[in-house]
Amino acid sequence: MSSDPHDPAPAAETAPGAHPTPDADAARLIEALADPVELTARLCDIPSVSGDEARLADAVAGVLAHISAGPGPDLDIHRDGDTVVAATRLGRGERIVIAGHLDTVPIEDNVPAERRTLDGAEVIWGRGACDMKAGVAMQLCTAAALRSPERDVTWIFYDHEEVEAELNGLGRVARSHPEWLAGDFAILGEPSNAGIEGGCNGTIRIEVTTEGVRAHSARAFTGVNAIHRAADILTRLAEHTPDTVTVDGLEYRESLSAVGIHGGVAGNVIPDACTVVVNYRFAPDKSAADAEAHLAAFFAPHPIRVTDSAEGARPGLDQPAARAFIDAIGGEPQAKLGWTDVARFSALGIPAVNFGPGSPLFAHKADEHVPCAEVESASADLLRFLEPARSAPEAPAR
Ligand SMILES: N[C@@H](CCC[C@H](NC(=O)CCC(=O)O)C(=O)O)C(=O)O
Repeated sequence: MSSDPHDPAPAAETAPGAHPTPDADAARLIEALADPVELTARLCDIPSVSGDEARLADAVAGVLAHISAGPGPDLDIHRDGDTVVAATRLGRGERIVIAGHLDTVPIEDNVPAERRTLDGAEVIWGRGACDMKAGVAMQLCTAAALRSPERDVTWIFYDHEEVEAELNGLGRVARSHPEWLAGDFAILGEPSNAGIEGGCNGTIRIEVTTEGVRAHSARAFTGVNAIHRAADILTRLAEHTPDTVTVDGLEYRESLSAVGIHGGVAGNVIPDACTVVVNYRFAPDKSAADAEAHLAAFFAPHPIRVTDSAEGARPGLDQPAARAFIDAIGGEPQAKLGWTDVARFSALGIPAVNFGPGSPLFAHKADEHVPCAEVESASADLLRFLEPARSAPEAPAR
């Protein structure tokens, strides 16, 4: 295999209908290591909905082995499930951890990726484009371009970020190999318009349940309809205006939404139970326990049951490591409204920020896309931060 990202091995041919081998996937990615935009599209073309990341993790592990064998620093590469970690061992005084998740929310007829022009700007359109295959492309292209970084770097690519907190690959690694996450500062390549988003909102998912009495629907007056009772829950949600909370100078907009509802026994039975699934995104001035107490009061007297929760993170932008990154990248930091693993690093005592191409406003949407210019600028900025003496490889003409 060639050791130069600019002179990669040719991608292997795959028979129509057959699954490409890990080597063929890796070779297609290696071909694009000097072009983060093309690499974003190729990463999107390897589907990786949460729980199904193995094929992409295999390919990324192959790419990292290729990079390690090249002209840049050697990488210590480790794997735990579908999380791949690659670390330089240059003996520098500081270590930067740069992490991105491999999984996406479910596909909505938006894979394979397409190049489109939107309002005059070139974009990569497809599931995962902004959340966060463009961030993963930024990581891999920067890893390939590094020669002698000023700080040691740990690259992390992990599984199961978009689902219940207990499945999160980074959480698993924090339990099984905490030493892999060690560092002085962490950057999460989540979409942030190629600028910095500080901290993150917390998230809690609950079930709010109403009860009734089953009956024949031809004699509904003999029962109590639990679905009708749920109207009270839905009305409270529809009429609620969520708060915007300023934390350490950044504005965290909260959300309180029904994200599911189930109930019903049969087409001729009055239902005796109805469950509304509610997701509350709470500002990082609150703990998950505060959020639960808030919801219990909001929905009383209906009982609530917590099914999943993850604490938010305060921005922590006054920490020296974060300050140095903000100075290098420029721009005015914003608040991260989604939940990200910045919270996990903050809980581990490692200051962390979100920095990646793409607008979070398109994350999880059917029209998910990422502007090509942001993929290029974020990759160039990250390389400049890690190795000021180097500039990004010139983007190929498109
Ligand atoms: N355990 C959490 C995980 C949800 C993570 C997800 N994160 C993002 O979408 C980050 C992108 C962004 O907002 O910029 C989320 O916030 O839903 C859960 O299940 O809720």
